[in-house]
Amino acid sequence: MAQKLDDTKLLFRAVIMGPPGSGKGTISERIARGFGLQHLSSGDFLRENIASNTEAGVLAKTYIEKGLLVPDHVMTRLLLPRLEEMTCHSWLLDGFPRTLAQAEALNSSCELDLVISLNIPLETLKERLSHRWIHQASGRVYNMCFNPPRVQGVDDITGEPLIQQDDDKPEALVARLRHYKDVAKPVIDVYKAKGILHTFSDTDTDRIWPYISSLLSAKIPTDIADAQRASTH
Ligand SMILES: Nc1ncnc2c1ncn2[C@H]1C[C@H](O)[C@@H](COP(=O)(O)OP(=O)(O)OP(=O)(O)O)O1
Ligand SMILES: Nc1nc2c(ncn2[C@@H]2O[C@H](COP(=O)(O)OP(=O)(O)O)[C@@H](O)[C@H]2O)c(=O)[nH]1
Repeated sequence: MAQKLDDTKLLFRAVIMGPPGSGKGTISERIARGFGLQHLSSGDFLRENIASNTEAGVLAKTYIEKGLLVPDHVMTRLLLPRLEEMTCHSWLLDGFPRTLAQAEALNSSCELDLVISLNIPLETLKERLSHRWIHQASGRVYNMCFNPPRVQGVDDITGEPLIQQDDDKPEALVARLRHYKDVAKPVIDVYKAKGILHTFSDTDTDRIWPYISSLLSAKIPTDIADAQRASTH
């Protein structure tokens, strides 16, 4: 159940998991908009730290440039203080935890209410990522079929060019997915054992979304959603 902070404030904490291309970012945005949860993306947070040259950002960059995961102790040192600042907010974490060590660290700092796991067929992931274009500085994501930019090849907000990441190419994707499965399995098992895991399988985000939306409507008391929406607008 949602954690009670004081007599008036209830908080809701959720995690979204899934392989690259499964729609975590897309669904997180809809949840943030629809339910007022603060969307915290580990990838966006790393990019912000890299852009502002923080000590952790400089260190993280050396791993990301090689296509590696950032070590657990660097991730937890970055993310957990950020979560501790959010004591009055309901949030949705996207991209963290990725490993069992990260899940254990998160577990010792807060209690989660819900974990959403996206289980999307490999062929769908390959197809989506081959059409994924991003605005590198902000991490804004487009898909040339599903949510194309207003002007082909440029970011809607800044007008800067979009790029396609090397590791979104099909050859790199198979290895990434294998790695995701190996690392995520024990994390998923932990949340399953806690009884907070909800798995969604389909080829289309628009078909999954109504189920996620009704789950959240049932789990998030209306007063939390209203209060969070009011504080984020
Ligand atoms: N929890 C984490 N642990 C370790 N490294 C991380 C974590 N989150 C992000 N990173 C690193 C490795 C990623 O390649 C990089 C960018 O993350 P992210 O934006 O989530 O993109 P991604 O390409 O790995 O995944 P996705 O396609 O699922 O969004 O940052
Ligand atoms: N064709 C199609 N593309 C989708 C769908 N859902 C998300 N996408 C796109 O697929 C890509 C991966 O989605 P994203 O939310 O970035 O997934 P993440 O890597 O898990 O965060 C992006 O380009 C999205 O715009 C869908 O249902 N159909």
